[in-house]
Amino acid sequence: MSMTIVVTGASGRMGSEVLDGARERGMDAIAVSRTESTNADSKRRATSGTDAYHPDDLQSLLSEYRPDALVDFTVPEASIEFLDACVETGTPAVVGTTGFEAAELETIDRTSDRIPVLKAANFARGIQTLLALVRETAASLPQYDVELTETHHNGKRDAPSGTAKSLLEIFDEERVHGREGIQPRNEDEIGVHVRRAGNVRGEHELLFAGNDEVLTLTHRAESRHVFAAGALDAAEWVSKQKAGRYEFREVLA
Ligand SMILES: NC(=O)C1=CN([C@@H]2O[C@H](COP(=O)(O)OP(=O)(O)OC[C@H]3O[C@@H](n4cnc5c(N)ncnc54)[C@H](OP(=O)(O)O)[C@@H]3O)[C@@H](O)[C@H]2O)C=CC1
Ligand SMILES: O=C(O)C1=N[C@H](C(=O)O)C[C@H](O)C1
Repeated sequence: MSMTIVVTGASGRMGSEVLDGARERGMDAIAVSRTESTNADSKRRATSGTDAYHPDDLQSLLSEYRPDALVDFTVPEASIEFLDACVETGTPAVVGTTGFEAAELETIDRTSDRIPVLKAANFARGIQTLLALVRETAASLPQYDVELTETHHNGKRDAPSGTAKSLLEIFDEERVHGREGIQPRNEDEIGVHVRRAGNVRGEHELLFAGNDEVLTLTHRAESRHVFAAGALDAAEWVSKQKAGRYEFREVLA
């Protein structure tokens, strides 16, 4: 039997991509949006003739349709509200939203005591490999200076990106966000550089320099399809799990 998913933030760059991807997989995808979808085509096709539902109706929608999972790409405050509705209805959740504060992350952890929650800052498969390569490189070149640069489209709200934060967790060094004026580099710092321009889908680069050599590790997403495909893989996987907090790498294992 085909899966049913609910997609919040359905009018967004990611939400509309997830709706399209779900339909391509033959899933029944129900759109949730505060605004009329900007992507009329995907809304019409993905919701089998019905319009997008308003987030205020989410809990009753989840109770009525009993979807296999909810997929959320919105903003932190909305994600937290949507997770409440998932808890109330026992709906597994995939959270792609980034930019959560520490207290919100704790709330998500508590939520996962009640329902399966898979949260990932980046659903591109290559990012899992980048994380592994960065861990390995940091361990084998401990004396090298490290600088991280991320580039995204001009509509992105949070900075640094959620992916950059995941990469930074690998390092103990103090983070220095950009530099200005007289600011010589300390041995124990990692420079973090954020660029916002055009419609860049998402690029993350780690530069390691020392010993008269430079090593760079770069991941570049070339379309949002890659994120949507990973999120849908995650939805299929999480719908079969018991309550708990899960990582995207578990889906790929
Ligand atoms: N994990 C991953 O692989 C990826 C994560 N992201 C993350 O996903 C999130 C969304 O990105 P993107 O799609 O580009 O953003 P958009 O701004 O294009 O879309 C976000 C959507 O969220 C909804 N929304 C915004 N504010 C609220 C609110 N206060 N209450 C309820 N709904 C709200 C809106 O949809 P509507 O009007 O329909 O309600 C909006 O269209 C970001 O945090 C981004 O970093 C992005 C790409 C990949
Ligand atoms: O907002 C985006 O677009 C993206 N956000 C994610 C992040 O913050 O890491 C993932 C991806 O880079 C695209």
